[in-house]
Amino acid sequence: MAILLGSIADDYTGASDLANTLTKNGLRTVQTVGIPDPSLALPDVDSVVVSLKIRSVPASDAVAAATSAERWLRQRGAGHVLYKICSTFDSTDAGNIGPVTEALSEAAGGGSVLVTPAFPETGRTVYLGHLFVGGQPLNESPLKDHPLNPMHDANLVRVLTRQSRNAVGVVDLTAVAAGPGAVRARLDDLRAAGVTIVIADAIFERDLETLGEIALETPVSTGASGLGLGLARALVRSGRISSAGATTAEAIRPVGGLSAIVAGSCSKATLRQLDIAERSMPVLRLDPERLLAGPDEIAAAISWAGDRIAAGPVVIAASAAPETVSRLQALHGREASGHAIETATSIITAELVERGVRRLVVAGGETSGAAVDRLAIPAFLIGPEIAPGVPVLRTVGNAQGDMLLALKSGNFGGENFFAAALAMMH
Ligand SMILES: Nc1ncnc2c1ncn2[C@@H]1O[C@H](COP(=O)(O)OP(=O)(O)O)[C@@H](O)[C@H]1O
Ligand SMILES: O=C(O)[C@@H](O)C(=O)COP(=O)(O)O
Repeated sequence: MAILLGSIADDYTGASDLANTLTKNGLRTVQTVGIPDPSLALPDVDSVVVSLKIRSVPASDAVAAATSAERWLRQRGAGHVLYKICSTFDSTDAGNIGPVTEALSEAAGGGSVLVTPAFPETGRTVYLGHLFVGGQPLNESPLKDHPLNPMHDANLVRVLTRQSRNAVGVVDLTAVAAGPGAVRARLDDLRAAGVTIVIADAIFERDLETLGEIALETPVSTGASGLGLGLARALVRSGRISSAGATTAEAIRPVGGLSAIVAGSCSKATLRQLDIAERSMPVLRLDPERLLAGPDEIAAAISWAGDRIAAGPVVIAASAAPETVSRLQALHGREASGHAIETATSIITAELVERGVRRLVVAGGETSGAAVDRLAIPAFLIGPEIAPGVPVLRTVGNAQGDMLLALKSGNFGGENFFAAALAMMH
């Protein structure tokens, strides 16, 4: 299997978001969980998205995992590697966007690296190096209250400079709107001045098409699904995709079994989706204090689900509003409480699968990563889109048999997302 595009995603929901975008734009794509075991039979595809859980780990661990994945992708023919980051630039001053971008670039021999989290379909735009989320500057958006990485600066040049060894520049919208020639010229000027890591403005998909074309001339880029769209469309335009395009029908053959939703995202969108789900499904709100105190809350949740799940989908959520999250973090620490809750929700998820759940929705990136790791799912085929950034996934090589999943980024999906997802999974 020789691939044209390799991607490394810094979390699993982000990987499925990117795989969805690549599929929708004509690339046959498979999502692997880490570097797959050589014995895993993968389908013949144009692109592979390797999912890693490296967004909120020490930078040195993120660099080691990403550079191994890069080597694996290059060995399979990838001429370009996209490092998929969050469209909200979810990171800290310690990384990991800067360190991983620099390491991947060095591994590929250096040169200019375009960086853009723009994803217009979900309201993420970049102008003069500043990120806007749904029309609000990043630091005024709900991301200012993210439980793990609260984002307090919309100026991505500053944000990336703080986490990089090298200087960071901008290709502004004037150059991007003028087309590939103008972007190329701007990158040449910056490179002559010693600047190779470059934040790129993008507001419309046509901007990302221009950036995708230029990125393909380089070995590495860093961005969200919008840059994936640009790369996929540029590859299709180049005539290098020999297949008739990507299809998603195979991925949603029915799997039967029971269905459940597990939520650990505390984003505004997920909190609203849980409120709406309460009108049509049993919803258990976990007590985070009790979750941290010991295994009783987990056992109680499994017993609660066991009494109800045969009758229809159940929802189990750790999610809480920012004030409640802050209180818990003040008592137990930010990382410790996040990690403990992820572990708890992943155990609950595995117990539900043990009891026959085969159709599963998980809300939250870190939450999804912990759950998929505990289930030891090796890879996914990409099914149809439920909402922008969220496809139905079908497991490949799963020990429990075929399952359908939706890994929802906390911020994505309309208010009826949970019912809409399950309506597409049979
Ligand atoms: N009630 C809570 N209090 C504190 N942290 C929580 C609570 N519920 C969930 N968390 C943690 O918040 C984090 C949410 O991150 P994530 O799952 O990536 O969601 P998102 O996709 O919205 O970023 C996880 O580490 C999760 O364990
Ligand atoms: O790019 C995006 O916004 C998503 O693909 C993504 O990475 C979201 O991360 P989580 O909200 O942590 O799931």
